[in-house]
Amino acid sequence: MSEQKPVLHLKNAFIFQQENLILSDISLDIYRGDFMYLIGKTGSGKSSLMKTLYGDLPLTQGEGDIVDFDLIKLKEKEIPFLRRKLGVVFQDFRLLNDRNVHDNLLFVLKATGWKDSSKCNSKIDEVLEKVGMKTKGFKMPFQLSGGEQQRVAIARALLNDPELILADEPTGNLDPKTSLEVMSVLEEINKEGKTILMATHDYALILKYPHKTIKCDGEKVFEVV
Ligand SMILES: Nc1ncnc2c1ncn2[C@@H]1O[C@H](COP(=O)(O)OP(=O)(O)OP(=O)(O)O)[C@@H](O)[C@H]1O
Repeated sequence: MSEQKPVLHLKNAFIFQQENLILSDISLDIYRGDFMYLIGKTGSGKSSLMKTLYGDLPLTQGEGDIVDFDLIKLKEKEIPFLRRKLGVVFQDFRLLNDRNVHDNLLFVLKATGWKDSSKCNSKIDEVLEKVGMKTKGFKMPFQLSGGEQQRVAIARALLNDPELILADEPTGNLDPKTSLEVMSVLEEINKEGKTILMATHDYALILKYPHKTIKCDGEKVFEVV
């Protein structure tokens, strides 16, 4: 047994979309430095679980602790503070198309309380460097390939040094080669110590980069080997 406190702890948690039960009696622990996959067919509840973890769906039954927030007691006004300790990456990148890469990242820093411009600029350089995009800060999102946009979205997720990265099908819109490139970025970030939970359909990635894997199936979540 590890004596370390998990970054994410669910115990006997039940997940609903409105009144519909989606996942029942989930127990799950993720520890600092883990890389875990979440798999399951379309409609099995992966996104519902992810949404519960970043405060988009309320947890109403069971226990849920994530980066020191109690999901059962989570109040609307605490959600931005929860999100600051998480890095969330989506399938569809969600960059702001009216501003360049640098300003996309600056927007997040300003919105999360950063004031000093030189600190902002060096943080932006640091995260863009991590994802191999340091020279692309001046580009508009629509001038980038899907893989490049996802790298920027990963850089954005790293800005506030999150305790846990939740990636919901981050390679879902990318071709196989680009998926592997984006995955290698996530691998690097994990090797540097970041904790990652990644929902995916992509078995080729799982075979190439094996990690502990949990599966949503028939309202249950269980570990697969
Ligand atoms: N906003 C919503 N309101 C009601 N039901 C929803 C809502 N979003 C999802 N559901 C239902 O919850 C179930 C789980 O959906 P969810 O999106 O979590 O699955 P998923 O495993 O992420 O699927 P996919 O791989 O297609 O993204 C589905 O039956 C879906 O119809």
